[in-house]
Amino acid sequence: MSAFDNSIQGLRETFRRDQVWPFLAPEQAAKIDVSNQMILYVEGLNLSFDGFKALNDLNLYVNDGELRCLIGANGAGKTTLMDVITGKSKPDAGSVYFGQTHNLLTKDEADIAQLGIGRKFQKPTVFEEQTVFDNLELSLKTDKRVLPTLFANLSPSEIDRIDEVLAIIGLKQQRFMKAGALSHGQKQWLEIGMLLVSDPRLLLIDEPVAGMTAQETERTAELLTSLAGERTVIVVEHDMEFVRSIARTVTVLHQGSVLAEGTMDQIQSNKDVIEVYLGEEAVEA
Ligand SMILES: Nc1ncnc2c1ncn2[C@@H]1O[C@H](COP(=O)(O)OP(=O)(O)OP(=O)(O)O)[C@@H](O)[C@H]1O
Repeated sequence: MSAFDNSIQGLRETFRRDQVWPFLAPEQAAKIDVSNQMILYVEGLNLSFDGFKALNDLNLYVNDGELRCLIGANGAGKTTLMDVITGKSKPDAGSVYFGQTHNLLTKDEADIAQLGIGRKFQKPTVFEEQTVFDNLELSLKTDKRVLPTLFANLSPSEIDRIDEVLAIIGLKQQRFMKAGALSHGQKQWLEIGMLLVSDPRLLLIDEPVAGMTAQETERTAELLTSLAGERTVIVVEHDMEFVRSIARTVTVLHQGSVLAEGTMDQIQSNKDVIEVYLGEEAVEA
């Protein structure tokens, strides 16, 4: 073969239509080793702010596919714990593993998100001027595991994924509506959908039903319950009725440590929990 033929062959090889450049190829979803049925291991976590122990030798284990509720009085350390899991804060001591092999304390926020941990803050932060569909599309395109082609058209599989998510969050009919026109509850569901497009393994959700109507709260309970199983969901919530409606296991934090863990019935009859958190409310219930 001549040098010319060689270079033509080389060019053909280079521009083959099925060629996928490594830097454009979607990154493989990270392998999370849950062979022990556990997805999150938090051990001996300590974090002090100016000598004040926000996390105090905290241990927490969450099973793969679980829907776990985290409760505790203001200042108990719930947000700080979420901050550590998602890489926003680094603890003074302790360890946090995602599956058996991923040490989250060695990773930054972007790496942790890419591993499949999604976080939803209390207030919805959707793009109000964009449609529901566009909000989901934008999330999909800022997911580093998907082709980084912000200006390219969506592929059929990406459109399918968005349709799937629209069905899960119950906003199929609102797909072309501006997000700003949605109700508060619908905005919260859209934001959950924005996490779901990148198919996370663990979702951390902060006070999802604050400010929702009774009907929206009920729908949110159904949504979160349906998300567990395939994914693991940790919900921080103060609304005890809501917690009772969704939780199988409840963890109570107090002064940066786990005070109690169990079913809602066990928690509501636990003397320590009644004393420091539930108070009169539980006794009356
Ligand atoms: N960056 C910080 N600097 C100083 N103190 C902090 C900081 N972050 C949290 N704290 C303190 O740590 C404690 C735990 O706070 P955290 O926000 O984790 O509690 P929480 O359980 O999430 O409470 P809430 O239900 O009110 O959100 C609080 O006393 C808080 O004031």
